[in-house]
Amino acid sequence: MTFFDSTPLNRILNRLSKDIEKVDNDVPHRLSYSATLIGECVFYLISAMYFIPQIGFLSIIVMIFFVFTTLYYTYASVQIRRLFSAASAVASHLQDSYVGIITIRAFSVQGCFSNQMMKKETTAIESELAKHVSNKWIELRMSILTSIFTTILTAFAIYFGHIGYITAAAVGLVTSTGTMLRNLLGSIAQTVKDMEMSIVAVERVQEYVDNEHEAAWISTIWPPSNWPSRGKIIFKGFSLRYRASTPLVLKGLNLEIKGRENVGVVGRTGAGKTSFPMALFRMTEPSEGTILIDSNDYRSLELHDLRKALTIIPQDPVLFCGNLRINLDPFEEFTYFELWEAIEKAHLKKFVDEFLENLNHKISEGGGNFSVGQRQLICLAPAILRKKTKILILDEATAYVDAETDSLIQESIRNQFPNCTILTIAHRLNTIMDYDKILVMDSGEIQKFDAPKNLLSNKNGLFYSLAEQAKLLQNNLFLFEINSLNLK
Ligand SMILES: Nc1ncnc2c1ncn2[C@@H]1O[C@H](COP(=O)(O)OP(=O)(O)OP(=O)(O)O)[C@@H](O)[C@H]1O
Repeated sequence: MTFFDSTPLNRILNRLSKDIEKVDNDVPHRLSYSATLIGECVFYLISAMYFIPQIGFLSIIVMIFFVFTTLYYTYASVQIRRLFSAASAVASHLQDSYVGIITIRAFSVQGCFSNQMMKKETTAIESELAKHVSNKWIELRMSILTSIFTTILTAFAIYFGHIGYITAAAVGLVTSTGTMLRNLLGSIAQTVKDMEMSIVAVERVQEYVDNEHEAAWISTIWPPSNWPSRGKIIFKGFSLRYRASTPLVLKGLNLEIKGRENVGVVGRTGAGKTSFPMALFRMTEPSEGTILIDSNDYRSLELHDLRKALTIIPQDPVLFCGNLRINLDPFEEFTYFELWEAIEKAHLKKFVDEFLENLNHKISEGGGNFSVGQRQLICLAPAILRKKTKILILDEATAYVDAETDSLIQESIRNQFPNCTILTIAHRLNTIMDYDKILVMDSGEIQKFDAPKNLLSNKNGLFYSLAEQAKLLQNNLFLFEINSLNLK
C-alpha cells in the first residue's frame, strides 16, 4: 500500500489523471478518425452527384436521416451521462459508509444509509440499462437505415445499368461504393457513441480548469532561506470571507504580533478563531487588506514558501494511510534517534512503545485507528522535529487530550519553541494564561488584544466572562494563575 493510497485526494487524482490521459489521447484520436470518415463520405457524395445525380440525391437523403438519428441519440446520451454521474455516487457512498461505520452505528442510522445505498444502486442500474438500450437503439436504427439505403442503391444501379444510363462497370462501382458507405456510416455512429463517453472526461477536466485557482506558486520576490527570521506578523486592515456570497468572517483586523510573542486567541463559537490560520496559510484570499510576515507582504510570496514557513497543529488532524514513521517524517529527513526524541517530547513514547512494530505501526485512512487526541500528539511530533519553524499555530491542538497530558504538552511547547511566535487558539483558558497577549475575538472583530492580566482585571470584559463560563474561577489551577499574575 502506498503513502496516499485510498485517500479521497488520491481517488480524485487517479480519476483526474485518467481523464487527462483520455483528453490527451482518446479525444484527439477519435476526432481525427471522425474527420477522416466524414471526409470519405463527402468525397463519395461529390463523386455520386457528379456521375449519377439521382444516386447522389438519394445518398444526401440518407445522410440527413443519419445526421438526425445521431443528433437524437446524442441528446439522449447527455441525459444518460447525467444519470451516470449520479451512479458514480455509489462508490463514494460505500466508501463514506465504510469509513464512518462507527458513527453510523452510534447514531443507529444504518437503515437510513442502507436506503440511500439502495436508491443510488437503483439509479446506477437504471443508468446502465438506459445506456445499454440506447446503444442497441442506435445500432438497430443504423443497420436498418444502411440496409434500406444499400438495397435502394443497388436497385437504382441495376435499373440505370439496364436502361443503359450507366455502364456495367459503373453499376459494379456504385454497388461496391454503396456497401462501403454503409460501413462508413456505421463507423461514424460508433465513433460518435465513443466520443460521447470521452466527452465526459473533457467536461470533468474543464470543471477543474474553471475552478477558482489558488494564487500562483511562483513569486516575483524570493524570500531568503532563513525567512521568516523574526516571526513578526502584522494584519493590515485584513478582511476575509469564504465565498463571494457569504458575509465577512474576519472584519478589518489591524494587529501586530511581535516576533517570539505567545498569543492566545479566544472567543465564542463562530467568532472567527479558526479563520485566523486559514487566513495565514492563504487558504482563502483576503477580501481587503493584507498580512505582513517579517515585513513581507504574504501575497508576494510563493504559496509553497509561505506554507512551508508556518507550522500548524490543526483542530482535526488527519493522518495519512501508511505507517507512523511516514506520518512523522514524510520526506525521510530525520534519523531514527531524532524521531524518537520528538516522540518523547510530544509525550508519545509510552503510547508508541505499546505497538509491536513501533514506528512501522500501520495507520488506516485518516488515522481512523487512533483517537483524535492521539492524532493531535502525532501531529505535534513533526512540529517539534521542524525545529527551525518560527511561527507555530495551535488550533485547539490539545482539545481532545486529558488535562494532565495537556499541561505536559503545553510545557513541551514552551520548552521546544522558545524562539517561536506561537498563536494558540485555546479551548482551555488556563493553557494560555501565561501567554504574552490574548486576542479576544467577537463576531470576526478584535474585541481586545492585551496581556491576560489586564483583560482579567476588567470584570465586564468578554475574556473575564469566558473564563467565568469555563468555571475556571472556581478552579484551583486558575486561581493559581491569577495569583501568579498578581491580580487584586
Ligand atoms: N469553510 C467555510 N465556509 C463558509 N463559512 C465558514 C467556513 N468556515 C467557517 N465559516 C464561518 O466563519 C465564521 C467563523 O468560523 P470559525 O470556524 O473561524 O469560528 P471559530 O471561532 O473558530 O468557531 P469554533 O470555536 O466553533 O471553532 C462562522 O460564522 C462560520 O460559519
